Amino acid sequence: MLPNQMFNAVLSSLRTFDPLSDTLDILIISFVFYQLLQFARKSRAGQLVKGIILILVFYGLAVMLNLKTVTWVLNNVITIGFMAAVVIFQPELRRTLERMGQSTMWANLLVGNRRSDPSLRGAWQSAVVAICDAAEQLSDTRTGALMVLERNNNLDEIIRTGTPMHADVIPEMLGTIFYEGTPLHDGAVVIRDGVIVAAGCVLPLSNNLEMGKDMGTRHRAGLGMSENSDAIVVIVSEETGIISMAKNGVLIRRLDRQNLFNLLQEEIVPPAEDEEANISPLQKLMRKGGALNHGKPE
Ligand SMILES: Nc1ncnc2c1ncn2[C@@H]1O[C@H](COP(=O)(O)OP(=O)(O)OP(=O)(O)O)[C@@H](O)[C@H]1O
Repeated sequence: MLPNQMFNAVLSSLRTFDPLSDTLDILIISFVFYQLLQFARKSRAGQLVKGIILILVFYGLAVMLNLKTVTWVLNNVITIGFMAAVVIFQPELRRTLERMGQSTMWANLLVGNRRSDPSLRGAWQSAVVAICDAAEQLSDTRTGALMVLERNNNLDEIIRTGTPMHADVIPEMLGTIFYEGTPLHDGAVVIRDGVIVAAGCVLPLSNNLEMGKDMGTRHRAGLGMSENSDAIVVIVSEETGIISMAKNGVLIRRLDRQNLFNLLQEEIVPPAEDEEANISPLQKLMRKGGALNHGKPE
């Protein structure tokens, strides 16, 4: 296509631009692409995406240069490759779809992000201090522990596998729960809005083959939980006393109290009162619409 033809094509699409439907069209496609990129970044698909882009570039070149056999081969590679990718990435795709189906994701879009709710700041601040104190003490005494800190994804399914409770997060409470011999020491504690809501919970195990042999099922469960939700998981190893944190399927190991505190402060504690940070994208859009309407002459 010649430059002036391209220019004319752009100009004619701009002339037929419908502000409402075309803006919605662009927003939906941007959202889908953003989700796909996030999926590629967080999963093993990162390298695959680079490969796909390379094949598409070759394909484009082959079409432009009218290379019939290369185009035919690449056509088949793309079709078979698409089916192979669906099979290879079936666990990741299933998890992504499951997460999309979780009601909290849509609730966040409509009513705002619980993670940045300033009314929970105080509760989470003291909970984080207690979690760090407890992790240090449990590490010193080589007591295994698994603590799941709920964020936006609702963990009711996980909570149902354990014993429901309603207890303040204090080091003594966590120390008692994980003390070997107590009925609740097996499994994970779930902390929601800075409160312990369940103990003895069963978490999904990670299939990650790259996990070190020195890590037992406790770490596999913690990592699995972080792969299946946006929760933050704090793990204390019974064998070595090492404190770790799992987030988005990544395990950060050998944390001391201060490192853990800094990470949790950043990940869990909502920012100080800031109305803008707490409103949903839809609410922001509606506010903008309202502001525009106010600006219009009657
Ligand atoms: N699916 C799971 N969900 C929740 N907790 C689990 C799960 N699987 C194992 N655990 C916890 O892990 C404990 C056993 O883990 P395991 O003996 O493999 O770890 P370990 O040898 O203590 O090593 P480490 O603590 O270093 O991972 C169990 O007692 C239980 O508390």
